[in-house]
Amino acid sequence: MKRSVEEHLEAVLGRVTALPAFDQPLMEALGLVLAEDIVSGVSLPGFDNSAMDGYAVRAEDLAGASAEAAITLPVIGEQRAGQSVRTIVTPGTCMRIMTGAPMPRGADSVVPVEWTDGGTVNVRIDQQPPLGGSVRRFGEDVQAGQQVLERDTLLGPRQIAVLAAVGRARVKARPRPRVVVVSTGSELRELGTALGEGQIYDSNSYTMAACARAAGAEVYRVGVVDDDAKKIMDTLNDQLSRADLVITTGGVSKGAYDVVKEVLSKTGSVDFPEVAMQPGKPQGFGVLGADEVPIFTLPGNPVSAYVSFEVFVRPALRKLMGQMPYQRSLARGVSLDGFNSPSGKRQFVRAAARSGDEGWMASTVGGHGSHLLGGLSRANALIVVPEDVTSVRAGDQVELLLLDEETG
Ligand SMILES: Nc1nc2c(c(=O)[nH]1)N[C@H]1C(S)=C(S)[C@@H](COP(=O)(O)OP(=O)(O)OC[C@H]3O[C@@H](n4cnc5c(N)ncnc54)[C@H](O)[C@@H]3O)O[C@H]1N2
Ligand code: MOO
Repeated sequence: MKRSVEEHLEAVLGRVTALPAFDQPLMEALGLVLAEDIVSGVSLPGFDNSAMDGYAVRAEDLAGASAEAAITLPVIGEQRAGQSVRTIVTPGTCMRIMTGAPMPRGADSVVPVEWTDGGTVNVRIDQQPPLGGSVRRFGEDVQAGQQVLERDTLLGPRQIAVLAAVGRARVKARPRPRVVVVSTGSELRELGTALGEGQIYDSNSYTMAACARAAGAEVYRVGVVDDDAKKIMDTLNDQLSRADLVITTGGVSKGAYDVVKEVLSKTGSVDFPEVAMQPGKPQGFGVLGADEVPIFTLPGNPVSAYVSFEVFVRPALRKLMGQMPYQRSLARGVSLDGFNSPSGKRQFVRAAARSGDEGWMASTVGGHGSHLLGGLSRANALIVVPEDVTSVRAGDQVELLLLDEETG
């Protein structure tokens, strides 16, 4: 009896827990999930300051000022950003002021330089500012003691901005999972080397490494290990100390040299179910070592490995990082092509999808074969065909997994 996709995902997520959070330098926290509420220790702005380059004035001194009836005031000094306030603006005077400079005492408004002749000794002003005009008030944005970010917030550039503005050099966040990627298969060669007969380049370790990094992980791509039980176990044991999660590809179906399944079955902590999906039927998942590091042993066919990553590994990585939701939500769309689908299996069909006035439209790309990476590279979506649907006609409504969309 095969497992359903949901049953396998549930088994996976049931064994994965969020990584413990720790203090991180602010820039390291970009893309991570905050593990503390952030209460600002300061007010923003921290002092009344000018929003414009111009003149700090008392608005009442400029009552009635206009182009026809300009008012001239003596300029008693200059206030720059970063300077402490020394001079007091007394009635009937003004000070030059720059954007961000603290408001001098006595002044209540700022006249932008464009309303003036720009004078430095005396200035001619031809417009009356509203009281408080162009002044940014102490605490109008954030007040000391106010919560600016909630725990479990994903830290993007805008959140980094407010953290920096309130002076947080470090924040508590869940770290990037360290993911070790291993390809198994005696036919595999590393890029940059010559291929002998029957040999192919190891693309899976690059695909998996790219997928994991794109999902936010820190990746160690170990590369190729032969179909040799001892070499595979030694490599995995060596790598466990630096892994929060391990991905292998290959060696999990029914071949005479499907060694990954053979050696890891013996540990008793990794299961090898068949999942009712295509591609991606042969799956392996469990934990290894004293620290119970989660391990995915994905099928070797390149498209099967990719789809398995999307469906099972990415949600697990998101759970490790504390990122909700774990799964991408499905979009509704129209299939522009017809095709058949196996009964009793959920099929993930490579497609090029675009959104227009009538919503998402998807054309299939390449064939169904699990070795067809050329087609995969032109796809940006997977059409998800339910287990009980055996044919999709052009024009049918379908569900789409949009592969380049942000989750959340
Ligand atoms: N008799 C059966 N044969 C197969 C079955 C089955 O049920 N009965 N299942 C098929 C399905 S479905 C899949 S998926 C594959 C899974 O195979 P393995 O996980 O054992 O992977 P391998 O046999 O090692 O390789 C499969 C295929 O993929 C190529 N490959 C492997 N690793 C890489 C890599 N790192 N980069 C590029 N290409 C890779 C490999 O050369 C093979 O062509 O089994 C089917 N067979
Ligand atoms: O799962 Mo295999 O993934 O159908 O090619």
